[in-house]
Amino acid sequence: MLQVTRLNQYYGSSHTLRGIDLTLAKGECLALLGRNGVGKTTLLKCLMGVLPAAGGKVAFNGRDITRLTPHERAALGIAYVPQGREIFARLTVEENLMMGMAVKPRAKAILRDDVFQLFPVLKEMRQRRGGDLSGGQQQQLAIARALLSDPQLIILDEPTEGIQPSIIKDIGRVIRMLRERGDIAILLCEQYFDFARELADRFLVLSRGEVVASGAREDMDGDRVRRHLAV
Ligand SMILES: Nc1ncnc2c1ncn2[C@@H]1O[C@H](COP(=O)(O)OP(=O)(O)OP(=O)(O)O)[C@@H](O)[C@H]1O
Repeated sequence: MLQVTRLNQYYGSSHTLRGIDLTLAKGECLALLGRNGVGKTTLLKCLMGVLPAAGGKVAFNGRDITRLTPHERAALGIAYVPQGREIFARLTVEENLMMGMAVKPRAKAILRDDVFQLFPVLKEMRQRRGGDLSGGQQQQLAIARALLSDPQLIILDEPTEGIQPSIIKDIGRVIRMLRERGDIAILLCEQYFDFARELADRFLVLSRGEVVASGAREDMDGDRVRRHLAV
């Protein structure tokens, strides 16, 4: 579904992504791991088109999307939940969710009910303003909004960051359910190793803009991986 080939990116003279290769198949969850500042968010932004790639190729369902805008990528079925969530603080929960539906207006009611089932708290709070929600509730809202675009690929940037344990469990449950559904690919960028290990089919570790380790979930515990994650 997603194929990234020799992706390169720079901030000024700093070479942030160095020839990244990755693939992700339908129904698969890939964990993207690595210490702070190794280039994880930059990679996700390049995949969504928020940042242009300086070199290399991003293909989605066999189509070269390297030069497409974020909006065009969203219309093709890629959803992105950025770090820090970026929900609309002044809009209600319901209005925030409608923004997700704007990508595929025909998806509508069924999807919305699905999402309320996944995140019952959002149904309870649908008239509240996004800015009045707790961090964990905002994270749930951001994921729900992304799901309402009916994506084939969902990209999650550190969904557990700064979130209390009970909500982390809820978010994990939703990601597991999406994975078990088998019709969506999940790219999960995480610092919280145990959370990623529980959910991912495969992993990939970045260090200084390069892929330094990758493999199946069973290999995640090895020293080879831990060495690149320890602070
Ligand atoms: N807009 C920017 N301009 C210049 N340098 C940047 C910019 N954004 C990030 N960087 C630098 O690029 C490198 C990679 O940053 P990036 O945010 O992709 O890392 P990360 O692995 O996602 O880290 P974190 O987990 O802290 O978000 C870091 O050294 C960072 O300081």
